[in-house]
Amino acid sequence: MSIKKKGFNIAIDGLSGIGKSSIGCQVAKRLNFTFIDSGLFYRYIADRFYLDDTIQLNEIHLFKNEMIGYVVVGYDTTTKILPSARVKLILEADFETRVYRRAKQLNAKEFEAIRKVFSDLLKRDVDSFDLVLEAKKGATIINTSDLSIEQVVARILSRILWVRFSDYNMLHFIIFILFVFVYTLHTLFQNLTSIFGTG
Ligand SMILES: Nc1ncnc2c1ncn2[C@@H]1O[C@H](COP(=O)(O)OP(=O)(O)OP(=O)(O)O)[C@@H](O)[C@H]1O
Ligand SMILES: Nc1ccn([C@@H]2O[C@H](COP(=O)(O)O)[C@@H](O)[C@H]2O)c(=O)n1
Repeated sequence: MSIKKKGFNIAIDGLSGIGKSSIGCQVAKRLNFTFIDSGLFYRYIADRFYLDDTIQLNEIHLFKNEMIGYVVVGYDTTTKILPSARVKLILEADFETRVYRRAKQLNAKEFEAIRKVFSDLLKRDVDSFDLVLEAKKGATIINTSDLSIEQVVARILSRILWVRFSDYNMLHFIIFILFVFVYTLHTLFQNLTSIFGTG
């Protein structure tokens, strides 16, 4: 069963340093999907232009163009960039866990370096807190505080399988109901014909 052929996209959102890129990338690899880190576009654009509404809208338009088989990570992915994603996920973890992971990622060991990681994350949380809060309303939340990257990936893959399984069974259910409906009509028609038969 190919998930890709059936038009299936995955959107992953969450606060800074939560693991969107590392986890999204692994999930895409496992499914043989295309991985897009929307943050990369923003960083690239922000380096060159003033990030105004026009640029954001163009980018969003680009993402909405009939995408199939994508894992897109970043802010607003579940709400604005890929609102039609079949699987929408929000990753979350304790603030201390994120500071620890980011410090490890940046190899920050000195007090000053860790303080900077702390204050950067705090600032970015303040900037994006409302967006992520809004996104949480329509997505599946996975708390990763006590999970390794592999465990989070496994959890996401099983969620995807479950959604795929439900879609598949829903289709069969609808076909079954249609079949029962047609069969009942057919039987009713036969009974009526035998009662009020032409002979
Ligand atoms: N469940 C986890 N367990 C341990 N480490 C993790 C876990 N998830 C992510 N990490 C580590 O946390 C660090 C930050 O992850 P990552 O860069 O993927 O976050 P992000 O959400 O994409 O960040 P940003 O929003 O700033 O782009 C990385 O070093 C990653 O390996
Ligand atoms: N979908 C997105 C992604 C990013 N941004 C903004 O770009 C900054 C860098 O993003 P990272 O995910 O690489 O940290 C981020 O702070 C956002 O301001 C965005 O608006 N929408």
